[in-house]
Amino acid sequence: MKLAFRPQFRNSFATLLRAATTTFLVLGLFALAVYGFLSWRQEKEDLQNSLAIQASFAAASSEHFFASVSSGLDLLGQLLLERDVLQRPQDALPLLGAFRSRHEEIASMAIFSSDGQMLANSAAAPGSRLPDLRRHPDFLQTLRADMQSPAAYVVGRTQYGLVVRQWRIPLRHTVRDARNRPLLVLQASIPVQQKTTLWQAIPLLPGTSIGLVRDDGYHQSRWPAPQPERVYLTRARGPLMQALRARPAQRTGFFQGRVMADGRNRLGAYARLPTMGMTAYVSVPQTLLWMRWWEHNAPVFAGFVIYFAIFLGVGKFVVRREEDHSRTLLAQARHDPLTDLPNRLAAEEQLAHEVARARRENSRFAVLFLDLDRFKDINDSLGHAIGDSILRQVAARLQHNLRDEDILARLGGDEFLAILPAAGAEDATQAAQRLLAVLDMPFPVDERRFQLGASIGISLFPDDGRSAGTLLQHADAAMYEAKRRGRNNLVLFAEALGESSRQRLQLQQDLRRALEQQEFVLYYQPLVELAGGRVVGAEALIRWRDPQHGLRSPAEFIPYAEESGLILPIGAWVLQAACRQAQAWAAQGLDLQVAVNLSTRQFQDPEIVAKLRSILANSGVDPCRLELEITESAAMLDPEASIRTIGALKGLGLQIAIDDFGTGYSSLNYLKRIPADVIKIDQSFVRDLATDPDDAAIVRAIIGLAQTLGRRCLAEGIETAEHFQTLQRFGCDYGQGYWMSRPLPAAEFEALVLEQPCFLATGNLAPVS
Ligand SMILES: Nc1nc2c(ncn2[C@@H]2O[C@H](COP(=O)(O)O[C@H]3[C@@H](O)[C@H](n4cnc5c(=O)[nH]c(N)nc54)O[C@@H]3COP(=O)(O)O)[C@@H](O)[C@H]2O)c(=O)[nH]1
Repeated sequence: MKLAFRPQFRNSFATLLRAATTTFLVLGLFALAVYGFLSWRQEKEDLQNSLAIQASFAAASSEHFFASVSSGLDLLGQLLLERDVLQRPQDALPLLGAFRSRHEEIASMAIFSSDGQMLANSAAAPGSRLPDLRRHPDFLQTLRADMQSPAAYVVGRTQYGLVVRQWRIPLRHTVRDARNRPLLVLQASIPVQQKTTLWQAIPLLPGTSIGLVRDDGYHQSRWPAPQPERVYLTRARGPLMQALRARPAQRTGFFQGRVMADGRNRLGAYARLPTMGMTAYVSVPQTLLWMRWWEHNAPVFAGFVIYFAIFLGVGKFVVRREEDHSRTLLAQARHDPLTDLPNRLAAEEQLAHEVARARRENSRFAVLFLDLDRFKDINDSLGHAIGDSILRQVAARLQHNLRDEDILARLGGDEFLAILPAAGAEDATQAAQRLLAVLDMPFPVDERRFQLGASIGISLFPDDGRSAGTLLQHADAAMYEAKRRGRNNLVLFAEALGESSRQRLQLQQDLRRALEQQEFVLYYQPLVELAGGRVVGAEALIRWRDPQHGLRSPAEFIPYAEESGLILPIGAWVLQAACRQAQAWAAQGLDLQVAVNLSTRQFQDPEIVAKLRSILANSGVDPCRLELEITESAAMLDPEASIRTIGALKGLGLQIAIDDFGTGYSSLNYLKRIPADVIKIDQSFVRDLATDPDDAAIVRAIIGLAQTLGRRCLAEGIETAEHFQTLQRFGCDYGQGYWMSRPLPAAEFEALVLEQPCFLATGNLAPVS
């Protein structure tokens, strides 16, 4: 048989560990993110600093470069004038060539007349025609502007040189006459397409772009410049220009953004050359920043990942081991090692699971509560080894005769539970009959064979209950009914117990209402001193004034009150009412003791001593006027605990009587130690006192025992004068019974006591009052 056992598994340690790991992971990731952010900022700062240094260096080296190229132009101009190059331009060429040879960064040297005509160019082939740049208004405009400048030299806009046939910076020097009028212009053309021209000594990072930009937005130089037309003929409008315009007074600074020249996101720094109206800048692609950041931090991240992987691995390992361990413990806690079946705990869980499933699927199922007949006798008399062997065989037979989907469990002792999914009354009855048949067959153990049989109670979902607890309870109740009907029986809860259970539930509801509506009342039955025939006290006996059924006897409802737990509030009410009454009689001068029955549950209530202390205090009664009757069977349930509780109750000043004495199984050893004051002989021994010598002997023995132990003795159920006389003769101290009086309402009892009757059996065997 397959067992569909699926316990709800929750391991708090594993959950805690998982939560700790997750927290650690989250905190770790957070710390890593913070570290990443800070290290990124630091990396950017470092890179910007290095770019700033490079930009300042580029600015200084540019200034130095132009100054060095321009030095000597003044002298060259004077020499050219002396040679009258305006008239004989070809005489200029040797001087221009000599000057150029001293400056290898200069591609050509040219001379222009003050109206813009090119007179000579060192780069032009001898005899070739020189271009007439006067037709280029752009050229003329800049040339004229340069001639107006008072500076020793002017760096013009970078243009394409028609003679040198490359992009070049024109560095111009104007030669003037004595009245400062321009005579001619010397122009050195400096090519810009090589890094070495301006930035030779600057070590650059990969992807760097370095340049000089004029204040008017045109590039003077840029390296690299893959599309020079785009670089030199259009004004720059990118992040550098925005930064320069935003902070015009700032000599150095940074910029960041998309650069038009190559369309990349760049990070850069700049440094102005204020005297030249230019700015040197250096920029690198932003990806370089990422790369450098990653290069510097990859070991940290790798270390973190490895560390975390190890941590997670260890955590997972510990959690799994813990879960395995818990699962084993859980399985053991739900397993019956003797039969290898699920135990009660597992059965209850499975039943709850089955209820949930049936509700969800709107289906039905049956619960079979099975109890072996005669197993206890065999187990107790022949030993546990035989009992164990029989239980194992029972489990095997039951399993063998159930379907795969059925669930079988051992609840404990000789009780088993079967859950039959999807089974109705008929299926369940057939299955139960089959099980009864196989359990009726003898069980062989060693050389012997044992005949047992079983009783099965069946409850059905949803007809007999919609919760696991109710179904189990009802199957159990049906099983008891089956047992009551005799061996090898099965009973369906609905058939046998439905009505009585409904009545029981109704009674419990009515009792609750009775308590709320104060429908209970106390009757008092006199307790009589047998030697003198005087009333010395009363036993308080509860009655229920039921509006529907009239006065109801406690025998009808006390067992149900016990069963439902209502006996605790009902018992408390009885104690309060009896104490109030005892105090009222004492106040009237009536010297009476009131005895109250304490139910088993009340006696076992851990709060009983405290509750009584409070009731006594509230009523103001002298504790010695209250006697508690505790049945012998209740006292003997846990004798050691009873000795302690009775001792504590006596400590409050109360009197204690052992009720129904003779009907339980008192150990004389315990009886000796229980500090009771009175022993009440059960009325079953008194009833046939006159006719049954055995009962008479028992009564005598109990009276003798009480006297030996120094206890007083009270006989209940005195219905005749013979009873009275015999008990008097036996030396019994007190008596109670219909012959003296039935239980009476308080007022009638009081009237009786005030009459001061003397219950002594006379010659005609009637009580005398
Ligand atoms: N826990 C509590 N139990 C209580 C309380 N009140 C009563 N009871 C118990 O209910 C049982 C039935 O009680 P009741 O019907 O009141 O019967 C008592 C007497 O009326 C009856 N008795 C007394 N004399 C005679 C007699 O001569 N013949 C005869 N056939 N019956 C007689 O005996 C009952 C008292 O018994 P006991 O308590 O053992 O002294 C009964 O068990 C009560 O204990 C309550 O408040 N709480």
